[in-house]
Amino acid sequence: MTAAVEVSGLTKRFGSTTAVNEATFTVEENTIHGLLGRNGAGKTTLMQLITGQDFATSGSIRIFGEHPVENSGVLRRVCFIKESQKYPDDFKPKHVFESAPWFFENWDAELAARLIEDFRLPVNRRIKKLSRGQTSAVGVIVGLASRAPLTFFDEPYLGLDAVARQIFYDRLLEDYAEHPRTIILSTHLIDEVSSLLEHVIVIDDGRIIIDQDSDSLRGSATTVVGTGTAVESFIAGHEVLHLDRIGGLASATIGQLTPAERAAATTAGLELTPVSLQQLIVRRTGLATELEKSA
Ligand SMILES: Nc1ncnc2c1ncn2[C@@H]1O[C@H](COP(=O)(O)OP(=O)(O)OP(=O)(O)O)[C@@H](O)[C@H]1O
Repeated sequence: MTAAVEVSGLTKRFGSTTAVNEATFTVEENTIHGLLGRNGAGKTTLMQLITGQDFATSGSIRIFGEHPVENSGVLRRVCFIKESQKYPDDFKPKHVFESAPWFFENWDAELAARLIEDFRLPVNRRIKKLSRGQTSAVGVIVGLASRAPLTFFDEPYLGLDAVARQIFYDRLLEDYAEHPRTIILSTHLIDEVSSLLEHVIVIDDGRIIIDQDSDSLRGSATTVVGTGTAVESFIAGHEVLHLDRIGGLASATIGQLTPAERAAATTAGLELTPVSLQQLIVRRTGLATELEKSA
């Protein structure tokens, strides 16, 4: 099977800033990937490079096995939805949806019509006059109804309210189940989307620090809570991602535990709780930053 995206040693420098630093990863076809990371980590730059909108300083990119830059055959299969999308001044949403089939051969007008209703989008109002959430809805509708084999959503829902975001997640999953394709979603709302994501790529300061399927990532850390002495003796020798002490109590987020270690923790009177994807990523990216500082 050809991978949807293959990136190797990809680097992008802007003057003295290295926005993407030797990134290497593969995105298998027909998966939903989360591209996560802190502000300025390099997510947008990475997506711009992959979609051929910017040139890499070094490294290689293949989309469906081909080089994307100025390759219309490949780029026709790609849809990139970004928050800062610019439209011509007098454009209304209906103009966007009318022209979409020229760019996307799988465009589904019925799905677009349903989403317009779901999002209560005024299609005859100029995009310039739309609210922030309504403008985001235009992009989300294009991204879903395009049914492009490779779809990128870069923070697609800034301004969408909680109801509209839930509609986006529900429609995305429904449509993906019927029309599998490869979706790469960049977001800061990690817990909100975590149930959608099959695979997670975390970028920190331009480097890929996690590239793992979501289930194994979720199982890769646990929080241990108990008395300070019991926690400290239990975590000795473990990878400690985070440690908090409050009075005589302590809470530690540590790496994966074996069943025997879990049993020992319970015997020692410690409470074990799973770590959410968001907590885990906050801990790991925080840790990467700390390590960098101390290097
Ligand atoms: N055109 C540019 N010129 C100079 N520096 C840039 C340029 N584009 C991005 N950068 C820098 O590259 C780094 C990565 O930026 P990027 O926009 O890719 O981050 P991001 O992960 O998408 O951030 P956010 O979550 O805040 O949107 C940042 O330090 C940014 O300031």
